Amino acid sequence: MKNERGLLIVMSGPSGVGKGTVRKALFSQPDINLHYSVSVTTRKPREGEVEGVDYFFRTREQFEQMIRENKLLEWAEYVGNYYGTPIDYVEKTLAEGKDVFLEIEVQGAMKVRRAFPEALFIFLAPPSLTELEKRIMGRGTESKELIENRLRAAKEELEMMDEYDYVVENDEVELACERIKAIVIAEHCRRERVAERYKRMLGVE
Ligand SMILES: Nc1nc2c(ncn2[C@@H]2O[C@H](COP(=O)(O)OP(=O)(O)O)[C@@H](O)[C@H]2O)c(=O)[nH]1
Ligand SMILES: Nc1ncnc2c1ncn2[C@@H]1O[C@H](COP(=O)(O)OP(=O)(O)O)[C@@H](O)[C@H]1O
Repeated sequence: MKNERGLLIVMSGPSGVGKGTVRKALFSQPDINLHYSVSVTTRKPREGEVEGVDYFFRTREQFEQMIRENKLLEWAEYVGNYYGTPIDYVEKTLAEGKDVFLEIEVQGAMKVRRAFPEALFIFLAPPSLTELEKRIMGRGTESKELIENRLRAAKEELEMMDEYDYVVENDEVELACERIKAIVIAEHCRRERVAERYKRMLGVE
């Protein structure tokens, strides 16, 4: 029998590894059937970021109220700002049998694992630390101090990759997308237990 609920996919990785780039490339593909959960943050919007598309941008007071009202599946503080996953969207979309994709940092991912042990956890890794530094600086969206804080956080995050089901290297964006798609397809095959369905049809247990 097909699983009725959708699959929850969680992707993490250090700042600057290319999570946003890979996620956007993945979602721009026509055959993709994933639903992105837009997070809430107290971080200021970067140039070009759109409310409700990239994030829901909120004040600290508004965010703290969402925590109190249990509106977040998980939340974490990352380099001085709050980030959290609205619970309603995730619950509703999974209940409709659709796959949900979260792009969140590692502390939040570990909280999701406690709430949804059946979720699929993917860690996006850089080809090297030098390349990671190059990418984070090349993006040019943060001051020198913020870049240093993010690099420090990145090293801590890299230590968590063993906690994930899969580590995907982001050497080339297209390749990283293909790997993620392959993992999701394989996970569906595993969960749908096609072999068990055939055994039932054939009357063998
Ligand atoms: N725990 C948690 N982390 C989040 C959420 N949304 C985004 N993040 C993570 O917060 C970190 C900082 O995000 P952001 O400021 O957009 O910077 P960037 O990912 O380095 O471009 C990243 O690791 C995101 O994956 C969320 O809802 N919950
Ligand atoms: N595979 C890749 N090869 C080279 N540069 C990349 C690759 N993936 C992402 N980048 C670049 O690295 C920088 C950080 O990417 P971004 O998606 O903002 O990372 P994150 O969301 O993980 O912080 C951007 O300038 C992006 O264009």
